Amino acid sequence: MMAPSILSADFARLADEAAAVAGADWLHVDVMDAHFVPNLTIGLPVVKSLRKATDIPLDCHLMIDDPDRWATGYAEAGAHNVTVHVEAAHDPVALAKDLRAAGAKAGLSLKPGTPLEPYVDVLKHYDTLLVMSVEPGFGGQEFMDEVLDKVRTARRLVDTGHLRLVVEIDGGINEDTIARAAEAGVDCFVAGSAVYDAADPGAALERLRQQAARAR
Ligand SMILES: O=C(CO)[C@H](O)[C@H](O)COP(=O)(O)O
Repeated sequence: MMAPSILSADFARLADEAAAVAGADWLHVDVMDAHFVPNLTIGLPVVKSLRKATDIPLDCHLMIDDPDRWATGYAEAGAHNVTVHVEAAHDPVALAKDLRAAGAKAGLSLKPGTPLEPYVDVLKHYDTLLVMSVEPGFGGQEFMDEVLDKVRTARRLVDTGHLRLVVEIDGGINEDTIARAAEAGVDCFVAGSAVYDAADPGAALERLRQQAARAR
């Protein structure tokens, strides 16, 4: 699965930028609050408008403090998938239940330095695990290979039936790195600059998809 990140798109032309990646499985929407991460992007009003502007399922990645308070609003706004950070959530199990009750899939994200093992029981309540392969906050950063061990662990837990979730990776995914992530067991690839900095974002997305498929 491919989830182009609109963080690298032209925010003044979001409907057109979504149309340019019409073959995407999910459209990844980075919500940043300038507290949990040192950057400020978009919030609920833009997600509501985007929902009307595209049929691609919205994959909202909340890089915000206090997601327990804000996340269900994104589900109610029509996001397909709402991902919160385990480092920010106060009660991630209750939050997953709230997100599902509000009609969304629940996603849990781990920063590069956050281990997976302490959260295996929590992840039983989630539909997606988003492994960050850069420090969250900005597009265009270098891929951190060291997170691939975490991906391999997640893949093993899914393949042995201990977890039932989509393994997603975010940060530094491009034509040099996607094969390594695919080999480690990623199901869904977020790519921002590698898609939207290309002359033809739709073609770039499909090239990445093919590279991932060849590597699996
Ligand atoms: O969550 C993010 C940053 O925090 C972005 O989704 C991610 O960095 C995508 O950008 P790129 O593919 O250019 O690394």
